[in-house]
Amino acid sequence: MLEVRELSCVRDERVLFEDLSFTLSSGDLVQIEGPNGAGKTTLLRIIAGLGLAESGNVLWDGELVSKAREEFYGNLLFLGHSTGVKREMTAFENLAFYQRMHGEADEDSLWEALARVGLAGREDVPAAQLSAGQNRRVALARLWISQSKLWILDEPLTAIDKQGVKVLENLFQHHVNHGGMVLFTTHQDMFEGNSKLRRIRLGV
Ligand SMILES: Nc1ncnc2c1ncn2[C@@H]1O[C@H](COP(=O)(O)OP(=O)(O)OP(=O)(O)O)[C@@H](O)[C@H]1O
Repeated sequence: MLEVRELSCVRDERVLFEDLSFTLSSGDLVQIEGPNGAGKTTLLRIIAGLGLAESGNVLWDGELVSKAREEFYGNLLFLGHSTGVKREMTAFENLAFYQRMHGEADEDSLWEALARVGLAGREDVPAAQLSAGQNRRVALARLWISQSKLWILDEPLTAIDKQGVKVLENLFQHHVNHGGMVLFTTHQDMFEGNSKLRRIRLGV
């Protein structure tokens, strides 16, 4: 379980959020929403340990994340604005590189993941020669091979077309149905009318 406890954050002398508390348990699908500059990215980065809050804590299974780093990072897939896709490497090499760092090598799963994100036939193209949306798809392919329970995804739909959004909705749903948790931001419509989605609004 992820527990955000009384987090407060100030940037540029502006309070982005104060005493913010919420939890994510297995099966939870949570969207952080709010206007540009509300603090969504800042919040996700703090939770992932990439930024500092003025006060408050983030806990994983009851332990401070700062003290349970191995358990937390072993269960976390974080995808931010900057995806870490290497331009000089092909789509396949990028995903293989990610897999080598995070788990057992399994080539078949890489081909399958790239096909799932619509990159079949483009696997051997260097990322530099792929479109913005295809580059984002290379990064998103990680979700198909991920063994992490908690997905924290900042604007995963950037540059993704309507068909891709549907595919991701199904994937998120599948992940939470199998005990995972997804915490994400998006400015696009996603999970419209889906009662499973919980929204937390910043900047109100
Ligand atoms: N490192 C930083 N130093 C100073 N100010 C920062 C820093 N990072 C973010 N900010 C400020 O914090 C505010 C929130 O930024 P953030 O990127 O979290 O917003 P957001 O809700 O994700 O916005 P968007 O919808 O545009 O992506 C902005 O006003 C931004 O200028």
